[in-house]
Amino acid sequence: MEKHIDQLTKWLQQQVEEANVNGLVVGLSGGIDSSVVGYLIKRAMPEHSLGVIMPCKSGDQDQTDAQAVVKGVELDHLVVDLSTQHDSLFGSIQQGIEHKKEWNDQRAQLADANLRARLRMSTLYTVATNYNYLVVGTDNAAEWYTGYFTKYGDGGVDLVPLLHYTKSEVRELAKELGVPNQVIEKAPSAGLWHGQTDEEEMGVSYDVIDAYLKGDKDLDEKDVETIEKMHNKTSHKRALPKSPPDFHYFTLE
Ligand SMILES: Nc1ncnc2c1ncn2[C@@H]1O[C@H](COP(=O)(O)OP(=O)(O)OC[C@H]2O[C@@H]([n+]3cccc(C(=O)O)c3)[C@H](O)[C@@H]2O)[C@@H](O)[C@H]1O
Ligand SMILES: Nc1ncnc2c1ncn2[C@@H]1O[C@H](COP(=O)(O)OP(=O)(O)OP(=O)(O)O)[C@@H](O)[C@H]1O
Ligand SMILES: [Mg+2]
Repeated sequence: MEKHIDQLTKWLQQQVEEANVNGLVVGLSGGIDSSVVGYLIKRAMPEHSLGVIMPCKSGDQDQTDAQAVVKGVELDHLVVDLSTQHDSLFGSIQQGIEHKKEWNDQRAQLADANLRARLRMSTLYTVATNYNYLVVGTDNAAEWYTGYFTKYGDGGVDLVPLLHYTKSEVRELAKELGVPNQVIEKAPSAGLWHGQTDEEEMGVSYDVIDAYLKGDKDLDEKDVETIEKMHNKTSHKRALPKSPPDFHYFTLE
């Protein structure tokens, strides 16, 4: 893993140079993916790297873990609490829709969760503009393939260094980098609602997704179906927005 850490560090430095910016910023959740990215950006840009901790009605443990990361790697950091802003914005949106009697209770939890991810994205870009930094994403190969991220939320970033690493490889990177054990050992969670875990929501474990990505042919048929269904349903998240053909020259039948 030392080679991968070296290469990732060089690659991040190259991106900063090519983009002609001053440094790199990441949102730190206290989870393993963002912690690994935090350690990597500190290596790449020791004097110009920043972690932003953004609680949004989050559990205390997440902040404790994120603080352990910034302390462990001596990463410059900010804390921006989004709880009040989320309550206020979500409340106004809900009120507007309820007024039209079109509020969908069954979709509310997902809408609430995705707004948290998009408020974090807006915060990171505001910070990035201030410092002239790039926003570094944390998606790994399993999340990217299954589309397990919020479009233009945690998926709205400039760089995705962990794109080719499975969740178990991210764990190896974390150990090599010295990420605190409490972070490595906890269950992956988007933390978007109380008690949420990635594996429970997806209905398939990261070990199985990793095995699928590595080409394992002996997987349970149902798991393969779940993974492929998620992949197909989320192809739009991995592409640019669709545009029509140029109707100056084309006509639809
Ligand atoms: N075919 C299509 N072509 C173009 N656009 C399409 C589309 N189908 C939906 N869409 C659009 O995409 C939207 C749905 O996508 P999106 O808004 O992303 O929402 P969605 O995929 O429904 O939800 C995000 C999922 O990612 C999970 N997540 C989020 C954030 C962080 C993490 C984590 O691991 O930490 C996990 C979250 O728990 C949830 O399961 C629709 O509202 C629609 O606007
Ligand atoms: N409370 C938070 N503060 C700052 N950033 C956050 C917070 N919650 C989520 N994020 C951002 O959203 C990203 C997506 O979350 P995700 O849960 O996939 O990653 P993780 O928490 O780092 O790792 P894990 O998947 O193991 O929980 C995080 O990596 C982080 O950049
Ligand atoms: Mg998480």
